[in-house]
Amino acid sequence: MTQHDAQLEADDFATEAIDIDRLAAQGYVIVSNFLPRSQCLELFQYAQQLPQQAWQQAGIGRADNYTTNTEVRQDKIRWLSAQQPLENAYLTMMDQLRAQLNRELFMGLFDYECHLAHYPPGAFYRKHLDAFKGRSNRILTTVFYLNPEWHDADGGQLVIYGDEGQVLETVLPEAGKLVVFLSDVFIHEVLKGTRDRFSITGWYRLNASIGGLVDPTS
Ligand SMILES: O=C(O)CCC(=O)C(=O)O
Ligand SMILES: [Fe+2]
Repeated sequence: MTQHDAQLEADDFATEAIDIDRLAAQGYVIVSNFLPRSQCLELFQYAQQLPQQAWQQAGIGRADNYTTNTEVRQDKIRWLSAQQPLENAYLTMMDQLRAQLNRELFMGLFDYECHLAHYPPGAFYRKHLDAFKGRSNRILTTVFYLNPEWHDADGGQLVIYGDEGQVLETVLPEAGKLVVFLSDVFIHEVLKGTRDRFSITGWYRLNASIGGLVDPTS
């Protein structure tokens, strides 16, 4: 075993469980080491090597209101699918978290959708809510970061605001970190960054399928 492998193994033990009580009390929670280092690295390398055509320009709004407005967001996304083994591993794990949230918080979360996001240097995502009260089936947002190294000077922080516009959290997008928050409560934004920034953003949803039509996703 090389020293590098030993380091990876050692780091692999340092994962943290999500603090469900804190999530219930404050509406959001940040976990520093949600996944083992080796798994983060695998996802990071996978995202980095995806060809251009594997990504699409991210849009805003849903269904009829769907537009790609690069004044608002400039990231590129790729929806995860169960067909791809690495993507499926992430989906499976987030489904286990869904079951835990339902068990412990009685949230009645029905499913989970998520996409990889790539913010090239200079990209941002202006202040927004991920869901509007009573109008969306997105209940909980999860953001998981993949870059192994990230510093303040790199920008690209996630800023989460309180109901009076005050800054609640400024989050460095570092590998292993998971942020979970109520989708229709917390206004947030991604500041302009100077480096390629990779993450997986997802939403736990209630069942909003009507007449056999599955709710379209943005
Ligand atoms: O990447 C982040 O830090 C947040 C992304 C986000 O707000 C979104 O995709 O809705
Ligand atoms: Fe968002």
